[in-house]
Amino acid sequence: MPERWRAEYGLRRYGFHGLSYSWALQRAAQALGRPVDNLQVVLVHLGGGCSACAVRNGRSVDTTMGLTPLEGLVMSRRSGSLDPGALLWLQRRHGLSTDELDDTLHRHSGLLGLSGTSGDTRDLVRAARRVMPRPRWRWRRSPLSCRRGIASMAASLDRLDALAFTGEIGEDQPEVREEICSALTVLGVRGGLLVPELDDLMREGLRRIGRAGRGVPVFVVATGETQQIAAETRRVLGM
Ligand SMILES: Nc1ncnc2c1ncn2[C@@H]1O[C@H](COP(=O)(O)OP(=O)(O)O)[C@@H](O)[C@H]1O
Ligand SMILES: CC(=O)OP(=O)(O)O
Ligand SMILES: [Mg+2]
Repeated sequence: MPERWRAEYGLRRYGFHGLSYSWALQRAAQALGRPVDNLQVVLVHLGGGCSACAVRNGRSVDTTMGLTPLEGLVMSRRSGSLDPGALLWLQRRHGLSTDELDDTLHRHSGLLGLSGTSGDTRDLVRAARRVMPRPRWRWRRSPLSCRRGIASMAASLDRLDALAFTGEIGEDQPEVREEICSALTVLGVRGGLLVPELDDLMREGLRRIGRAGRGVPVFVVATGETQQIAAETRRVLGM
């Protein structure tokens, strides 16, 4: 973008899910037994909104969401990234209004748009199981977009010390985690992940799901946005 857009309109990559990432980073560092200021990790928040974030030495250095939470990974009902030229073409060639684009990209796209039936991974995994013994992903573009996001975040790092999933899908949809990790060997990430009981994860807050000695350590972190707000509030109040 030209400088004028940044200066006059204040356009910037804002990024989202920071509370979730702060929480997940601390938990992953504890699990690895290493200080955050010497860690290079990719964190992935998969919920209704989905994003990935590269953390270098305790600081976020890149993230997939942009000025708005519409950019990046395929989400439940949000499209994620698409060719900006397609939007211009839809407006010019088919006369779509700003409101129509806004509504469609925020509420009728993503997994819902791809599947045509549901934006909820639980429905889609169940439906895929019914069709074939091994889940068939009509909506394969969602884990694919997540792999692309993780790989593009890794490009901002020198090495990948760990990969951590959080958010409701990250926590409780093992089929999605497996689909992502089993095809990320290019980053040294391996599939064959363990599937912890949700009760154990919630009680302990974090579980290592990558098998020992098999590639980059992979974790699941119980989503901690509310705990992070509480921790930061206590810090501000000096409690
Ligand atoms: N046990 C579960 N409970 C709720 N949502 C789940 C569960 N397992 C998977 N999901 C997925 O997580 C999505 C909601 O994620 P969540 O983090 O609650 O949303 P948001 O990011 O909007 O706060 C649902 O759309 C569904 O696809
Ligand atoms: C920013 C964002 O997408 O939030 P949520 O995951 O809660 O939808
Ligand atoms: Mg959320």
